[in-house]
Amino acid sequence: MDDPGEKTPLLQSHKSVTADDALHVTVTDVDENQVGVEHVDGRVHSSNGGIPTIRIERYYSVIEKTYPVALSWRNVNVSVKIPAKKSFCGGESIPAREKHILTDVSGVVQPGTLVAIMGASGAGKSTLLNILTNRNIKNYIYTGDIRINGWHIGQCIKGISAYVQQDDLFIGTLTVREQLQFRALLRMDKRLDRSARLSRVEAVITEMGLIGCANNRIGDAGGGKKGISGGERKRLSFASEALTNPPIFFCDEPTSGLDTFMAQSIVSTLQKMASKGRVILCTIHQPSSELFSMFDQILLMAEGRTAFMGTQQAAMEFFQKLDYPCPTNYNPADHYILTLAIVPGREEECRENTLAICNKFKETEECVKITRQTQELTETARHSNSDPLLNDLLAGDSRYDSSWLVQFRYLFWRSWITTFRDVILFRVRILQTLTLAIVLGLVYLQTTVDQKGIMSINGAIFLLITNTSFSNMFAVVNSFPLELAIFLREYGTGLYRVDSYYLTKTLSEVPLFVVISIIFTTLTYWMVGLYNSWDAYLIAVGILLLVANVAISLAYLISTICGSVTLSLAIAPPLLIPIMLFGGIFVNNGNVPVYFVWLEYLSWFKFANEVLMVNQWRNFDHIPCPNITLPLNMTTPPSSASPCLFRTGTDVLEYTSFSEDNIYLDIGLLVALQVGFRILSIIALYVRARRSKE
Ligand SMILES: Nc1ncnc2c1ncn2[C@@H]1O[C@H](COP(=O)(O)OP(=O)(O)OP(=O)(O)O)[C@@H](O)[C@H]1O
Repeated sequence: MDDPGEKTPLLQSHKSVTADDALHVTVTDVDENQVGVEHVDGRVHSSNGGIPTIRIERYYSVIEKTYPVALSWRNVNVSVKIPAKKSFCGGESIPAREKHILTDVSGVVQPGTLVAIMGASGAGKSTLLNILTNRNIKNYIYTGDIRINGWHIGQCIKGISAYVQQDDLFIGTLTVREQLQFRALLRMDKRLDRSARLSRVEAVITEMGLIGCANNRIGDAGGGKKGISGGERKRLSFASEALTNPPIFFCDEPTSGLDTFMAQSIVSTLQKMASKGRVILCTIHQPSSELFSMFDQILLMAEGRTAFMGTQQAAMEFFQKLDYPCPTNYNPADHYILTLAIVPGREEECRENTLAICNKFKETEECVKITRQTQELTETARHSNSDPLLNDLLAGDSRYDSSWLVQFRYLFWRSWITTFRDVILFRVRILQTLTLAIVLGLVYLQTTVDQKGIMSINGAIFLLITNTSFSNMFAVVNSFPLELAIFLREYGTGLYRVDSYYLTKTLSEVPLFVVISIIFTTLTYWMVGLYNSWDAYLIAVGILLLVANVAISLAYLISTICGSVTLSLAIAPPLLIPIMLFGGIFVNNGNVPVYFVWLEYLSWFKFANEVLMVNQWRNFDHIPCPNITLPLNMTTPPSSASPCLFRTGTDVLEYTSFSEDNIYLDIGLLVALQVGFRILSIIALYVRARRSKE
């Protein structure tokens, strides 16, 4: 065992379980290149003298050796079209133009190399990373030749590389272990069975230094319990990608926002990964001298060009020769960035200097080496018919696609946890429902069915519909757009399909919205004193469940189209108000202007209101009228003096233009609206997902 930390990762965790015991384990020799799990018998000598035999799973290093690949790019040019800007208030109009972002950028990275991409802000680092990873490129016009081992593989680079982005997106309610298990079960090589995948997760946890927080929630757990730290989040991002053992890693600012110690631990993990044959490219801002020295090569960019690419020693000599020597005790990284920066006020001069440095680099041995190595790789590829190991890697991409059922199973598990583990949100929603129901119930408490009470009862029915619609709609609008970003990233990495995600998300939420709707309807219904019959009550519950579902479906549609909470919150109310307006309480359905009749067909408020009103009033054969004291000479009151507008429930329905004949149509339209909004929202999700992949 040359590296005990790497070869026996789980022993420590077993030890902590049996703190009082001595642990004796027999370990056989392991081939580091193999992937898999080996079971080794070990013995725990318990303090009471018994010798229980345990089985210890023995893991191979997760930082496995990988098939070595060399990445090369030649003459990469990128530009974007900037649309014309019309002037307002007499200013100057700017015509449409093409902006050059990268100019003739070339480079090569051999297997086992950790490269830092550096440059001032706007130098083109992220654009280069996007082009190399073939991601987020839909706005670019680009040319250039990007190859793996001399082969042009185009989009397939996504299948053999990992892109660890600057912002780590995780479902905060999961623990670190659960997050990795979820990815392992969906993303890892199909040929590995469940136990091998879970074992691999344990190995990754240990090797990425996540053992201390493996069972902690990623996000804040409430009650003052903080989520994992920034460094742990970053390591979790690497761990999530390391599960599939890709030979190329692209990292966008992996150390930003971390303290020196955390940043060093991240880069040393990257060093370790590179030492096993990987190509690792990181954009990095202001590394400390120690951090900077950990990189094998640096790629300096300025004004969209390559200012230097090579070893640190060669960089020192290059800048020295150009009369830009790095002062003693000065951080070389800072020196290079400052030398290549465009200083405000001296833009022209700085641009000239930078261009001169970039041109000088073309004459160096380093630049010649890049061209030579790129040509050699291309030549080798040209002379061989194919690259069997690269083919295997690329073929492996399809192996990672798990079946629809597997996706459904684990997505459902995750959605379920997400919905029910957020105890605070869960409690708040229940409390909110109880409070609203009680307030509403107290306002309309046991309303008497008489001429005055009719208006109150109708109002209470409409408020039942309004509250059910608003509360369910805004619960989704406030949360779904936040999860959308995670969905888009995971979908982009091929973790699962749109339909499996949407279905599991919808199904896992059903119990919560059903419970909340039932609590609200039950309390309000009986407190207000609506029609006293179990049948009528059950119909009310059923209709309000339908209303909740329609509102949720529309909320999914709005959230998916808008993509952010802010925009969704801005769009939802103006959409909801007209739909509510035609619900039959603010405008009598007999008086809707012709040009707005179509809006009635979108108003679930109207359909639900009609059913609930019929449910309430159809069985009232007699509504009491107030006693009228007649003058002595009169035996019956004149019709104009009668304060008795409604003598039966049917009168109420007629007055509000609702009819019992329509209730099946209303229920059908409620179902149709729900299905329609669901179909539209899944189409919107498909479109968004496909666009984000371009
Ligand atoms: N889609 C785009 N449309 C217009 N300009 C763009 C686009 N993408 C990048 N640019 C411009 O190209 C230049 C390089 O951008 P890039 O994001 O690659 O720089 P960077 O070196 O990564 O900067 P930073 O370190 O600040 O992230 C910048 O001036 C940027 O404004």
